[in-house]
Amino acid sequence: MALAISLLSLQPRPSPSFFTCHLTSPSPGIPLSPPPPPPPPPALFLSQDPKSNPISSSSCALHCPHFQSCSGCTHEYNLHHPPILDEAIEFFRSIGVSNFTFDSCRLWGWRCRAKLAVRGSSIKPLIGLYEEGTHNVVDIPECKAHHPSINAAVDLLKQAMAELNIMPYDEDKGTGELRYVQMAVTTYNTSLPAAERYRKGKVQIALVWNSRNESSPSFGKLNALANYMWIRGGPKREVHLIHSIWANFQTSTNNVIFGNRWRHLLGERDFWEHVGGIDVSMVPSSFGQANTRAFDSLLRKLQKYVPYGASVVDLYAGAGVIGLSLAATRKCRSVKCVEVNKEAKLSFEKTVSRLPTTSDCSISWHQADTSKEPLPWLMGSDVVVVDPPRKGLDSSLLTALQSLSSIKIKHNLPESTERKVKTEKRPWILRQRETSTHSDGQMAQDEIQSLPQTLIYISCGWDSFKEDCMSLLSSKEWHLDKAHGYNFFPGTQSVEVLAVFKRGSGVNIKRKKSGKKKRITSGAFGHP
Ligand SMILES: C[S@@+](CC[C@H](N)C(=O)[O-])C[C@H]1O[C@@H](n2cnc3c(N)ncnc32)[C@H](O)[C@@H]1O
Repeated sequence: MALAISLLSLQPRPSPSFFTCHLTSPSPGIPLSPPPPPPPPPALFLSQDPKSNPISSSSCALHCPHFQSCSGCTHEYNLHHPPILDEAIEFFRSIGVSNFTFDSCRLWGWRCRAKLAVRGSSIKPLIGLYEEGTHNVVDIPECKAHHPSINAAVDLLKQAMAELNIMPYDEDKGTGELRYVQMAVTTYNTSLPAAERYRKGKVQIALVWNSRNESSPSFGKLNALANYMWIRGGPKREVHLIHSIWANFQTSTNNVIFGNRWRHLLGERDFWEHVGGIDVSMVPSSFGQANTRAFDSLLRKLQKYVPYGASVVDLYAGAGVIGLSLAATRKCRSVKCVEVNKEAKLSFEKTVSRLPTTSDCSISWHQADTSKEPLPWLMGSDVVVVDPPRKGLDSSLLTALQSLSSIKIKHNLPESTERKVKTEKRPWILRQRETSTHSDGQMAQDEIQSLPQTLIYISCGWDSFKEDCMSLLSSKEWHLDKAHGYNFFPGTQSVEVLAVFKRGSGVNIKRKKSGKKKRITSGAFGHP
């Protein structure tokens, strides 16, 4: 997500409404949705040579009325081929990865999670993103990036605000009632035929209310707002648009969107999506990927790089979706998820509750800062998965990854590592292998002495990825084996990267590869 949206952490807003290149049509039943964009081009999955793609730029254009004013999208044409893609192809080629693939994913209506500022007046609310470099909110009712259910829910919210005289927040004065709204779409409804699930997605609405808590005088108005929307978009309507409504209370004058206090108001409390082969629970307070379908594609590719029975550590794990998807699909021996935001734990726990019970995997979630003493997290794992924020890896983690061999040679844990492993308080361990000696805060000795042989890096920040990648390669500790790109944010100058590094400089492997047709990097997943 390449856009500087002032001080606020609203996501950038790539493009249009709702059809992918897969020729789905708009839901006839969803009220208030924008008119359909021009017919989309045929399915487009570039998997061989991204440069040779034959789709014309006009057929993959944004066609969004907000493009000039909204800061969300930076590119109007060639949504299937972000300009940065050429640079990515060249970068990977220059470091020896010639079979880089790119999945252009769904080009319109892909955004299933949006945080929108609410400004203006009750009669004419503006609900959208900041204009670049300002705090002026641009109303984007026909955003082509949004899942159409989001646009429909925004429309309903505006009606409710006008009817009930709900005042939008005024940043200068600190007055008003509704500050932001987060809309998240679930496309997981097993009572619908699979082909209809995406377009009939339902919206979890989180209203960020300018008061301290439920006992504030304006709470009655908040309830009225929620009820208004529920009556018109809830389960009793022909088109069930709204999944649930939450309140978040925030009075701070800074630019942080959410306060710490949440309250579930209406609808189902649990919100499920299905990605990477598992049911995933998401609470409104934790990180969730905006592009559900693209994330699913990435996860399915990622799974192929993790051997059955591997021991995995998932760093920057959020609610552990990646780690848990691997636990279920790769029958991992153990999966440790490490995440700094404690809010993600609840979603993690719920997701675990729906994992297949056949899985015999030790699964744990740890609230921890990866930048502080990262080494203990790496030790004992065959595969390290990192999915950092846009700024890339914390330097301490990068250093630890660059110097694994020196630790291996010592065959001893550094004192601080040993201490940390032994004193960690109550990691959240869910399941244990019967044979494991692994218990709260202690790792089995065999795990302690093993070191990762595969590093899977998922990046949403191209510039930081390039730097981290070069640092890893220059250490000769890792070589890059495979790289894939995903169009997570069509219309922006961004590419999501899935990069697979293997231990060692890769020189010998490459030499052997050129001699034989196919070679499996032997021992790649074994312990050193
Ligand atoms: C790009 S998100 C990935 C989340 C998760 N892998 C997913 O796909 O749902 C990055 C995550 O890293 C977490 N994070 C950021 N800095 C961290 C740190 N120093 N230590 C641990 N987690 C961190 C954030 O809270 C966020 O959940």
